[in-house]
Amino acid sequence: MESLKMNSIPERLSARYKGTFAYFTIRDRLPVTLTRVIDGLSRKISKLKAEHNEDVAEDAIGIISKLSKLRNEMQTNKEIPELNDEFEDLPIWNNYLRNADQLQESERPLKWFTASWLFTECYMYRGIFSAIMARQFLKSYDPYEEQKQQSFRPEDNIYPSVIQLAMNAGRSAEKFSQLLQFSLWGNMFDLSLFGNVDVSTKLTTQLETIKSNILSNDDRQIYSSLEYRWHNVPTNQRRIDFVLDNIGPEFLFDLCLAEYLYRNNMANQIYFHVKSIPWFVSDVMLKDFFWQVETMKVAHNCPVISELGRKVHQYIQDGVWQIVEDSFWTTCHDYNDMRTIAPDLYNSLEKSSLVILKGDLNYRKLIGDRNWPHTYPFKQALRSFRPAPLAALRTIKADLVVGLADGVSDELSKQDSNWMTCGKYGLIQFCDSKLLANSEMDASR
Ligand SMILES: O=P(O)(O)OC[C@@]1(O)O[C@H](CO)[C@@H](O)[C@@H]1O
Ligand SMILES: [Mn+2]
Repeated sequence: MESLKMNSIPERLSARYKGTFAYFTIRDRLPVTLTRVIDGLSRKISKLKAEHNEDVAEDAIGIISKLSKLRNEMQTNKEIPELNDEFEDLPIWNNYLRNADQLQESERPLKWFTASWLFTECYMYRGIFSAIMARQFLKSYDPYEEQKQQSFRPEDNIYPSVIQLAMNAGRSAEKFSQLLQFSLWGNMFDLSLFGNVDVSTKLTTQLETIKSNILSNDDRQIYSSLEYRWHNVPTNQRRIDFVLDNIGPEFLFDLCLAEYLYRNNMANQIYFHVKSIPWFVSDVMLKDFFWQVETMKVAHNCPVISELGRKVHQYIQDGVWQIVEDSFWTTCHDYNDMRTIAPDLYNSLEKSSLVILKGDLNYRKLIGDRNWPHTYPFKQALRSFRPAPLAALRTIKADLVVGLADGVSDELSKQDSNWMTCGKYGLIQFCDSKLLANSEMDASR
């Protein structure tokens, strides 16, 4: 990985480079995602026809036709067309398609195997939504809802010990770090990873065994930043924001981290940012947030899950925990663009003591989905996105990363060429400084 000349910005990942995860995603993974959505609709048609719901079945047939066209255009590297629907973010998408500046896209017109991966992958999910929302009867259909709801099983006994930790532990760097780690690994949480453990000691032992897979761990800096605010900032100014990722185990462990912070007065207000449309299959929408909390509340065979569900419900009712939607999170823009594309959102985040961004796609957008040297400093890769202290909790699932110590990336590449896409490694990275001084910010453009 060559070092970066001062102020030069590396280009964005793209499927134009064979052998990259972007290429594999556009060639293989996204067509499979489209096919799964089409198959789900085909099963729906059979059911609708059996129920003599011909009109609704017609809607599903219409969506299938559009998605089949989308899949064919992707697989034959066609020019990506402007969108045509009534959703609020339409101008943002079509402006991007018409005017993507040279810094974002290196050639025009935008095509599936040459445009930036961030744009093409986000466009596919937005294109699926566009085909659905255009219909009369199925406009609110969420093609991933069944999968999302199957990912949360209250009976999985991994949850009680983490919830008890969240509901009982006092303010301590160690307990905070454990809850950060559960929130991190929830991003690639695999129950087979922890098996059917039923005691917290074994669980925290498990955390210890995989802690070395956290390749960059700023947990102590994050805790110190919160401690500083605890001693120096009035209680009513301790807002913490979660930019959520996936429903299921990840979301539950995010709620555990939030409960720990709130109960220990390290936050007096918590904001949860959810997606406005069905996104990257498992991302949490407002309806999914309520579904999982309601499901937790009635998990009577697991009292602690039910207790946490009732607490979260009450916090939302009292307004001390808020769920916010903004369509910026489901555009193709990276976070360096937020100040210009969604200034109100940026201004809101500026009021936060800590913005916790979960998962791989959020990380990609934080660093512009660019091919930075792996040792490039995290805070520099953020460029002008610094509304507040930021923490990224990400299991590495795409072939880009920053902020690693010298030699780490080379060593891991020797061990396993797929180390960046296997989901085994994670990052807890932190940037405390708010907005750069103008001069520095200009330099980072
Ligand atoms: O954001 P998440 O849920 O952690 O992961 C999003 C993801 O599944 O989609 C992209 C590849 O298709 C990658 O960013 C990553 O693998
Ligand atoms: Mn996701």
